[in-house]
Amino acid sequence: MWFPTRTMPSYEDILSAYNSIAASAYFLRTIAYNCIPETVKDGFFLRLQKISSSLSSQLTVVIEESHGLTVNEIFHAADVYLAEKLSSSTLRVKVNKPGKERGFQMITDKNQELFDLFRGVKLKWVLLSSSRNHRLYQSDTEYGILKQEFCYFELSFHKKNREMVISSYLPYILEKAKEIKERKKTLKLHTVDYYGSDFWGSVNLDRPASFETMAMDPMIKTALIGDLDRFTRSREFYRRVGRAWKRGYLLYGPPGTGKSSLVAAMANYLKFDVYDLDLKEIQCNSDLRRLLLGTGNRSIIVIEDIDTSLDSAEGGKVTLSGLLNFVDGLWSSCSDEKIIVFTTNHKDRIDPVLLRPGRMDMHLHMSYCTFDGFKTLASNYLRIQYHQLFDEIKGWLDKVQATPAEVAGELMKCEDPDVALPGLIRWFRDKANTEMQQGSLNI
Ligand SMILES: Nc1ncnc2c1ncn2[C@@H]1O[C@H](COP(=O)(O)OP(=O)(O)OP(=O)(O)O)[C@@H](O)[C@H]1O
Repeated sequence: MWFPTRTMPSYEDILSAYNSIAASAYFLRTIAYNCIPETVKDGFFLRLQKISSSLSSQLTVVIEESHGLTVNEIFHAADVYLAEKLSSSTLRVKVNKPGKERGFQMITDKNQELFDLFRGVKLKWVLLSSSRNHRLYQSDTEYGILKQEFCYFELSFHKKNREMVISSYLPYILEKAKEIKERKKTLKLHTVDYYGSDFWGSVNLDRPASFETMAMDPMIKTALIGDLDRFTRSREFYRRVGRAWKRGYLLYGPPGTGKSSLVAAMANYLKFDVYDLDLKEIQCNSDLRRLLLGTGNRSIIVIEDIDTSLDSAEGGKVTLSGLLNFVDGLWSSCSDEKIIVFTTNHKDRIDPVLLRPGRMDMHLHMSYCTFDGFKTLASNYLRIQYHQLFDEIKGWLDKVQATPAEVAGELMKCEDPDVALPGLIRWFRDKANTEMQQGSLNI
């Protein structure tokens, strides 16, 4: 189409026309605000808003930080979700370093527009804040004003997508935020400060073991991972059959075979916190109850050396029946997604009550180092899958009982396989000699 140059408005003309319309609208609005009597003002502006929103194709959803005293879950989920959406084109971001966390957190700053695309629909997010004044009464007539800031998100999109946003996009954000939090979660190890607060305190579980680094029977490892997967997926099942959503594992084997490491690997896999309970330090069953009730959901409670830490005589100390009654009873009914692990070096010394079918869901034997276990350790510590000395080491492992902790200790002495592996063979030879002298080994 052709326009005569004289009739086509220039960019500057359009801009100046827009500016004068906007200025006039603002001017008229201000005059209206000042001239309209208070009694009709609210109704007038409400109507004005209705007219302007009926002309607009956009819908804006306001998501406040909290609703009364309750936290607004979708606000916090959006905060987490949008932090992942910050792109290189975002002009302002906020950086946080929570005391106990390792890394920095990048979060959305106020007044920044962020765009998201969901099922082909464009959605615009802006974080805003506002303040409210609260009257703080000192007496009937005197009061002070407390100014309180609160944040909210404005989510804007085309009106026709309203249903989709409410029924699909917001639930998607809740789900995604949960996933992100799980991924970023720093695992915590909780222990009781028995000589101070007498309650749980926590430290970060830095570099916890993982199933990949565990030197253990591959079949046991696979069975355990499968069991954990089934457990975490079974919320509905436990609800339907009316059973507490908890699982119990008994880990047994000689010292240094990786029982504690396995607990850390389970926690790492599930992203559960660990609560380490030392029954020897607990004075009575009611203390035990208080501590168990203080553990969070999605956690693993470990009670190590169960054979030595329980007072079988009912002398006021923690008793096995006290422990089991509580674990199976009240505690079960008021907590969700908990794992309880008992460890022992001597399964034969455990009270048979604990071994009764249905009590501990899985009994896992942690054995001396096998050749498969050795290969895992060699891969972890020396980054090798094969070496010419492997066959000789296999022969020693068949003859001498060595724990994974002992083998790992030797491999850690040098990063060079040509030094570390002969060192391990010397260690086997020494151990075999000592055991032969003591009469416990016949070669
Ligand atoms: N099966 C294993 N796989 C990998 N590393 C292991 C294994 N067992 C032991 N280790 C190494 O040895 C160290 C000590 O092992 P760990 O404390 O887990 O053994 P434990 O069986 O719990 O011993 P204890 O019965 O004395 O508490 C671990 O930090 C880990 O480095």
